Amino acid sequence: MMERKHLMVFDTTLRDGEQSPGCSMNLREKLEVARQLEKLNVDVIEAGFAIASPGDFEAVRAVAETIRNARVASLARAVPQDIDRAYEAVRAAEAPRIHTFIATSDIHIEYKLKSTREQVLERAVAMVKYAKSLLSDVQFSAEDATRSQPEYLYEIFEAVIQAGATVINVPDTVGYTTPDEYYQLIDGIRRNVPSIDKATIAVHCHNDLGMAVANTLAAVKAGATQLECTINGIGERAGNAAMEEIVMAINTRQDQFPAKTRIETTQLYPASRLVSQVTGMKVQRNKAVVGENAFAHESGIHQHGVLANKSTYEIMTPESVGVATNQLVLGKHSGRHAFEDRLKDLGYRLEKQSLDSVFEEFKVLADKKKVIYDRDLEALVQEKTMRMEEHYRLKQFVINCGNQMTATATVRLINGKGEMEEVSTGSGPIYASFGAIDKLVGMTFDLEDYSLQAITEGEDAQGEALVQIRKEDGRQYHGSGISTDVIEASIKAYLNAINRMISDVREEGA
Ligand SMILES: CC(=O)SCCNC(=O)CCNC(=O)[C@H](O)C(C)(C)COP(=O)(O)OP(=O)(O)OC[C@H]1O[C@@H](n2cnc3c(N)ncnc32)[C@H](O)[C@@H]1OP(=O)(O)O
Ligand SMILES: CC(C)C(=O)C(=O)O
Repeated sequence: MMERKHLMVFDTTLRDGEQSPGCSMNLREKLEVARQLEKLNVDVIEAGFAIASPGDFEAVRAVAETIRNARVASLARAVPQDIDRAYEAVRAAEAPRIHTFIATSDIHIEYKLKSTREQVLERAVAMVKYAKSLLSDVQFSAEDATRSQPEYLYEIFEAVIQAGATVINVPDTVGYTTPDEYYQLIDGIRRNVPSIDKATIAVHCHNDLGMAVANTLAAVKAGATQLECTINGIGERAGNAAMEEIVMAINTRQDQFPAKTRIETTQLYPASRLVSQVTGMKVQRNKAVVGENAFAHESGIHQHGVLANKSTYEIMTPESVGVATNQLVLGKHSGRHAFEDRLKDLGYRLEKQSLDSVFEEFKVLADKKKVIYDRDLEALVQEKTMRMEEHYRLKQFVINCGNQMTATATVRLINGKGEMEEVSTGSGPIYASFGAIDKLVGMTFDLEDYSLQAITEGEDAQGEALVQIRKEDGRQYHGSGISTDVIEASIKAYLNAINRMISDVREEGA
C-alpha cells in the first residue's frame, strides 16, 4: 500500500485567532490553549506577533519555553526590529520558527506599503536572509497572494527559497479566492518555482465568502502540505479556516484526500470548548463537527434511520471528535477516585492542589444538581483552572424583583482590601446587579453583548453567561461565568470581564 502523504497542521488560534475583535487572551489563557494544541498534536503553534506588545512578547516566550512537541512560531513584518523581537521570543523553543511576511498584491504595495514590486522583493529576500542568520526555520508569507500577479509570486517565492526560506505561504488574506482558482494558483507555484522542492507549500485561508475550508482542501489536492487554521475558525473579520473541519474532512474523505495529519481528533471538541470559553466567542449550534447540533437527530425519519444503523445519518462518530456520548457520570456520592478517573477520560490531568479544589466545587455543585454530566465537569475544570487573577470576587447577592416592580440588587464583593457592598435598581435583576457592581468598582461600562446558554440538559442545568463590555476609552473586554443560577452566572461573567480589564491596565502600566 502507498504511504499516505503527511499534512502539517499549523495552528494560528493564538495569533490570527486572537485578531478577532474582543477575543484577546491573557498569558495564562494562551498557555492553556497552547497545551491543548500540544495534546491535539499540531505540528506548528503560531503563538503570537512578538513585536505587537510586551504582553504578546511574553506570551510567545512562555509558549516557546513550555511546549516541547510542536514548533513554535512568531509572526514578524519584513523589518529587522520585528525579526529580532520574534527571535528573542521563540529562541527557547525546542523547534523555533520565525514567520516573516510582506504583501505582494499591487493594491497593498501601492496604497499600504507605498513601495514597488522590486523593493518588496528586495526587502523579502533581505529579511529572510536576516532571519536565517538567527535560526534555521524561516517561513515567508506573501500577504494577499490571491490578489497578486502569479508571475510575480513565482519570482518572489523562488528568490526567498534561494535566500533560505523553509516554508512559503500563499495566504488568501481577504477570503477572496474560490476552490478552482486556488487550486490553479498552488499548482502554478509548484510548476513555475524552480526550487519549490526545497520548501514546504503552506496555505492560509480566510472565510469572508465562507470558502476558507473548501479553498484549503482544494490546495491540498494541488500539493500544499502545511495547512494553516484556527480552532472554531476564529480569526480576523469572518475568521480563518477551522481546524476541526479541515481535519475531519481529510479523515472522513480518504477517497478524496489520501493523506493524513497527526491530529488527535478526540481532542477537537475539548479544544473547541476551551477556546470558546477563553475568548468569549460562542460556537454556533449548527457549526460543523463541534456545534451542539452536529450529532443531534431531531426528525423522525432520521431518528428511525440512526436507531437502525448510525451510518445512515452519521458520517463520523461523536466519540471520534471527543464528544462524550456517555453523558451521565457522577453524583454527590461519588468519590475522589471516580472523579479523577472521569477527568482523565475527558483529557484533564490536574495537579493535586487543582484537583482538590475542583473536587470541592464538584461536591457543591452535586448538592445543587441531581446528575453531573461531562459538560458540567468540563465547565468546572475550565472555570477553576482558567480563572485569571480575581481582583474582585463575588461573595453574595440578594435580588428583589417581580413583574410589577423595579428590580433591586444588593451585591457583596471581596477584593484585596476586604468586603464591600452596594445596592442598585434596574429594569431587571441582571441589569440591577451590574449597576451595583459598577458602583463598587467605581466605573461604568457599556454592555455590548450578553448571552446565556444552558450547557447541560435538565431543569437544573448549568447556565453559561457570556458578556462583552466596553470601557469609556472604547476598549472591549469579554467575560464568562457558569452557575446553576443564571443571575450568579451573569454576575460572574461581568466580574470576569472587569478583572480582565484591570489585569490588562496593570500589564500595560508595568
Ligand atoms: C494579514 C495579517 O493578519 S497581518 C497581521 C496583522 N496583525 C496585527 O497587525 C496585530 C499587531 N499589530 C500591531 O501591534 C501594530 O500594527 C504593529 C506593532 C505591528 C505596528 O504598529 P505601528 O508601528 O504603530 O504601525 P501601524 O500598525 O500603524 O502601521 C503599519 C506599518 O507597518 C508597515 N507594514 C505593514 N506590513 C508590513 C510588512 N509585512 N513588512 C514591513 N512593513 C509592513 C506599514 O506600511 C506601516 O508602515 P508606516 O508606519 O511606515 O506607514
Ligand atoms: C500574515 C499572513 C499569513 C496572514 O495572516 C494573512 O495573510 O491573512
